[in-house]
Amino acid sequence: MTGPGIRLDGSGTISGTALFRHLTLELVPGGWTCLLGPSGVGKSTLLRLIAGLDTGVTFDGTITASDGQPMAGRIAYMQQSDLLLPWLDVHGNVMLGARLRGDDPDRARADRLIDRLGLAEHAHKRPAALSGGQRQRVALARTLMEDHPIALLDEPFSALDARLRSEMQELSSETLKGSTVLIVTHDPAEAARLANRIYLMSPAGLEQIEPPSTLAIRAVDDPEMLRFQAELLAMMREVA
Ligand SMILES: Nc1ncnc2c1ncn2[C@@H]1O[C@H](COP(=O)(O)OP(=O)(O)OP(=O)(O)O)[C@@H](O)[C@H]1O
Repeated sequence: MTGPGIRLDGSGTISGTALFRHLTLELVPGGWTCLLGPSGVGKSTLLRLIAGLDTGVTFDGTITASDGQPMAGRIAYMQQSDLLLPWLDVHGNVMLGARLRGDDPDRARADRLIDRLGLAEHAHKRPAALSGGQRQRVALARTLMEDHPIALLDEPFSALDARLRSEMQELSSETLKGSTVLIVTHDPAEAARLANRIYLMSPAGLEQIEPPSTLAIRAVDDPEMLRFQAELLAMMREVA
């Protein structure tokens, strides 16, 4: 199953002041769209608008899925802070979505994910006993558990070291195959590896940037990808 294309078209104001003027963001159906830009420009706000969550922003516009179906109930959302429940262990947090919906959680899938995210030996620990990177991987596992056609990921790998980050990118790409993914990242190397489409957000709006021509997910030593990430960093420095 391929996730739908998603189109956000409109402008946003906070207390009467423009956060972003009219812009159009189009997510690749069944692919990865990366959103980069300076801190505070409004990236998380766009993600939360698509997720249908509170933002503090008055949005004037439309958000639509290409299949014409409502998005509610079809989105897995991972926000910047991990939002783990402190009284549940890793296992309980990973299965939280099903529990909240009153469904029977798929324990075997949770075990597989916990194992593949390198958390098996921590499965019975509570969040207070985990490092920042471990907590982020629990939040990632909880998001990947959802198996929805749309995934919105707000800096999902930011607390991970380089080795883990590259492995989690690969695992996420594999697990979310066919889903429509929007990822907010500050890392040009991450966008260069994962993106089917790239937007650079600045106070002037959204600029679409052509990703490398090689197929995502790109190898960590893909020469075109490596060249591209340097170019993207230069563009990010220019808009900051
Ligand atoms: N609930 C809110 N009420 C009022 N202002 C808000 C609210 N949420 C965010 N903002 C403001 O909106 C602007 C955009 O915030 P947002 O979190 O979308 O930025 P961002 O590009 O994701 O930043 P970062 O890269 O630092 O996470 C910021 O100036 C922020 O202070």
